[in-house]
Amino acid sequence: MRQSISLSLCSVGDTDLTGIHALYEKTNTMSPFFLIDLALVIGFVHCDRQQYFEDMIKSRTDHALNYKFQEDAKMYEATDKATVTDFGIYDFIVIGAGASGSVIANRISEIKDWEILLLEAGDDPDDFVMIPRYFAVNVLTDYNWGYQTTPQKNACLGNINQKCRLPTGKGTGGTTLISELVYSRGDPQMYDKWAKLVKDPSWAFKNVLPYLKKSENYTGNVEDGFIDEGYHGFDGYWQVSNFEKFYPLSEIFLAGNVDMGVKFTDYNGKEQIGSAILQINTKNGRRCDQYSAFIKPIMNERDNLKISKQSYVIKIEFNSTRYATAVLFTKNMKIYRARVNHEVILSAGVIGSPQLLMLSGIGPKDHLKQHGIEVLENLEVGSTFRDHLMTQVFFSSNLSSSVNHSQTDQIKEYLTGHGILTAANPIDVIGAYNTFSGKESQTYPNLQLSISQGGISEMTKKLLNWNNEIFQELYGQTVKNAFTLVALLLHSHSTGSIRLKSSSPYEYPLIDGNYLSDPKGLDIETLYQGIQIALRLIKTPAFQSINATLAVPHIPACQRMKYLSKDFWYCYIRQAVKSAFHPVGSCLMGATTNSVVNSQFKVYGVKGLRVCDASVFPLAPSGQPVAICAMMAEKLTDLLKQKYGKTSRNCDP
Ligand SMILES: Cc1cc2nc3c(=O)[nH]c(=O)nc-3n(C[C@H](O)[C@H](O)[C@H](O)COP(=O)(O)OP(=O)(O)OC[C@H]3O[C@@H](n4cnc5c(N)ncnc54)[C@H](O)[C@@H]3O)c2cc1C
Repeated sequence: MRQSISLSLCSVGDTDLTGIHALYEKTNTMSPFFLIDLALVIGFVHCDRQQYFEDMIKSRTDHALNYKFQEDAKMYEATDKATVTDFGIYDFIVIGAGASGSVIANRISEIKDWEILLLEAGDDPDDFVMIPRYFAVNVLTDYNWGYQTTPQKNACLGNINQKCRLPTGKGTGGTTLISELVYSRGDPQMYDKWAKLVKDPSWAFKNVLPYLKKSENYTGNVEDGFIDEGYHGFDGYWQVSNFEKFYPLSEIFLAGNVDMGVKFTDYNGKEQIGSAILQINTKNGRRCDQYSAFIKPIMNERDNLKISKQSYVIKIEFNSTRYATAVLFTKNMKIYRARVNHEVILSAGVIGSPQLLMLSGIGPKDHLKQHGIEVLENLEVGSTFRDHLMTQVFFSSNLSSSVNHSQTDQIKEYLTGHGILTAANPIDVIGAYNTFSGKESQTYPNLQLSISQGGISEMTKKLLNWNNEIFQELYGQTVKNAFTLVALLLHSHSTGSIRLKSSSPYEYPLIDGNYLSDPKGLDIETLYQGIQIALRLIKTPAFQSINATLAVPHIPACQRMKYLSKDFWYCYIRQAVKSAFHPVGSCLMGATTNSVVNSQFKVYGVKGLRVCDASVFPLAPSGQPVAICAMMAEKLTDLLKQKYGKTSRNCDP
């Protein structure tokens, strides 16, 4: 017994009182040995935490380099397809415990007389996932579904088979388990545009601001002047903070922007355009993902919330009046049916949600018929996929890396909640710019620029799917004190699609980003403008003080073009561009013929089914998606509480 307890606690090496509580629950007894064991275990864990983390980091990074991405969902396939076991009846069933679903499950389970079922295909995060700095290693694990796009014609040309990776999180917390933790909501005008697109003023900025604030618990020092106080929340579940330390490169980035006449701003405040200190979702130096923020604190406290993990949903069922009545899912190789009283809420993400709708008979009718799926409702599901794209440009400098010190020291600091491991990117600054040449508003950014230290590793090559040739050309060179400027296209105009590969729920769908394909070429031009801003930035006195120098060679794929000409950069972008991993819009919210849900998240043509996740965004946002997902979840749950006559902390003005 003693050995098994020690081992189980060792597995929560970053232990806290929840771990101790779990241990007691596990033993379920206050035996004479319990306290002795507990003392031994606490001592053991305390002494060995350093070693535990060192071993874990080594084994995970080794594993990541040899990791083989999953290519389908056959691991979930039931062995006996004829038998369906009843899983009970619930008031609401939430599908997917990601950035949106976790918040929804938390908020609706506040109503004690509602029974809630939350279904999630993955597992809870472990200690390694909690280390912000290793987010890229997490991508190379089974916390990622492993999706990639179909071969692209205009982008990702330097990738193996011209396929872009599209990492998507699997587990309680969803993609926030592998994200970079940037907290960014998008600017006020974006929401006003959203309200116009969906013909519903409740989406205007002044009306969604209370929901953005409701989730947030900003814990940075307000006195620092980094934020516009009135735009932030201070008592939500979800921690927002700033990285604790400025590295010289951060200072240079901010100073360079000042040199260019770009002012300092709070990009989650009144004005987004400007340079800023990043706001990140960490708590005591640990990842503050949607599981840690919204599920863990309530998990053992709400009897009315049942969370079923490793539960892969394969279909939503409807009765003859087109009402969603049940959800079919597999768990431990068996098929279950969970029935629903009120509503099913689909939050399986930009790829999972359209796939499930189509498998359930809701989608483009010809496409469904082609796969022999009975059509329940003909809707443009999966037809309006959008994404953010990014291009990296490398520079050398004479600023020696002050970020790297020994891993042992990094872990020591991490265990006290400090140091480089507590941020995904410790060069914690960002800029938002407007490169529109026309008369569009100057307060509406179309581009972000971020900076990071160092070059590219074998791990990044694997993560991004680069082919050997481009990897060797671009990154095989030795660059002195390398740093990277990354241009991120916000409002992409290219529209891609998600289509079923077959009628089997165990096949991954076909994802065609159709990147850089917009007929007017606005997307590639914006990325080109982003590179021009980066090149201007390194000419500023701030960057010249570290002798910043472009380190992009004349790559063979672009040899025909004059080096550094506009044609060269266009060619470079098509080779080296990648998804910024912010896909949205595959189940569009709106009131047009290609809309899938209305402004209250209801799927057109059926009853008792809503979709609430990044798939419903009616536009590619001017911020990162998670904060927007949390806001939508807060808005939806208020709406449900009102509809069903429950009291809520109504945020409507
Ligand atoms: C590497 C990376 C870095 C990122 N960095 C940032 C960042 O810094 N800031 C930011 O705001 N955004 C970031 N993002 C994007 C962001 O994480 C996603 O946009 C966001 O999580 C989407 O939320 P969602 O609710 O739509 O879906 P998700 O968070 O993806 O959740 C969907 C959930 O549904 C589950 N699911 C899917 N299908 C099924 C099924 N059939 N049955 C049961 N469960 C299912 C999934 O396992 C998952 O848990 C990043 C993404 C990546 C990949």
